[in-house]
Amino acid sequence: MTNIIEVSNLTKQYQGNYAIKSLDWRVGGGSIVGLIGPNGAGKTTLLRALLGLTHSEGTLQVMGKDPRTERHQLMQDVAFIADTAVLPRWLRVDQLISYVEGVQPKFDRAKAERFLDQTSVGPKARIGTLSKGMMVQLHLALTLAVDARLLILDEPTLGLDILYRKQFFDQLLNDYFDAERTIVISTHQVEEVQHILTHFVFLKNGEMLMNAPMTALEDRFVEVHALGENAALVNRLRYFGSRHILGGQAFIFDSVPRHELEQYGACHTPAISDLFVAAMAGGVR
Ligand SMILES: Nc1ncnc2c1ncn2[C@@H]1O[C@H](COP(=O)(O)OP(=O)(O)OP(=O)(O)O)[C@@H](O)[C@H]1O
Repeated sequence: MTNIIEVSNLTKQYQGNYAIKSLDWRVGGGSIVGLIGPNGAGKTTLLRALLGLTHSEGTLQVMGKDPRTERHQLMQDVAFIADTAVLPRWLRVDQLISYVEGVQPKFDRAKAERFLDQTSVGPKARIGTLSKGMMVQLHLALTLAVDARLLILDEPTLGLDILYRKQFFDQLLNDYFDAERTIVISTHQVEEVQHILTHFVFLKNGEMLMNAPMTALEDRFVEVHALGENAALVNRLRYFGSRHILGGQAFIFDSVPRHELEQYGACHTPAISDLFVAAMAGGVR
């Protein structure tokens, strides 16, 4: 599998503070990577660096090109969601579609219209009269209709209701994604996106705490629900994270065989959100 993104020692500072710090990262073609981190973790900065929208230091290759010097060529093969506030409010939806069709050779008008048919955004509506969520729906429909090898989405479903969020992720997986494409998606809504991801990255304070395939959740981590006195016993072991549950504590272990833990309580594969919280709290103790 060829790498679509190759980053090494990538660093970005704002006024002496690190927004991203010495990142090493590879993304193989045909993957859907979730970039997950708390506010201020550096997600947007990293995505902007990949798009050549911000100055950064270190080695950076996106589809074999350096976005800082070859942005124009790179953008032929990349689609991304910028801030929806950039949509021209005075145009009608159909006029905007015609405009995008004129400037973006890889734009498929019929596809955009099909995506929009599933929303309440009408073709004759003036963009300025759309609600915030409808504006995002329009923006997503335009972006998904671009035949790009790399799709970069920064919090794409912010401001959308849960019904549309689910629909969007389904469309992304079923109508957009194929083995020729790669998607990098930053989000806070970990649970909603996890079923479409092939890989996840946890980012905190500009550093990568974890970068793993989704299969690692099942292969590497085990969560044991220790009730009553068992909780005290498990507390003495070397675990990755813990949280209180009714009548006891849930502990997440990294690379400990499940059969060694079953004596303490029921064992499960942890939810990615619980693993994320444990990683943010510092991981192994
Ligand atoms: N233009 C800027 N000038 C100064 N500091 C900035 C600028 N942009 C980002 N930062 C800082 O860089 C760090 C990373 O910000 P970034 O926006 O990349 O985080 P994020 O993970 O996308 O956060 P959020 O989830 O809140 O959008 C933060 O400390 C932020 O204050």
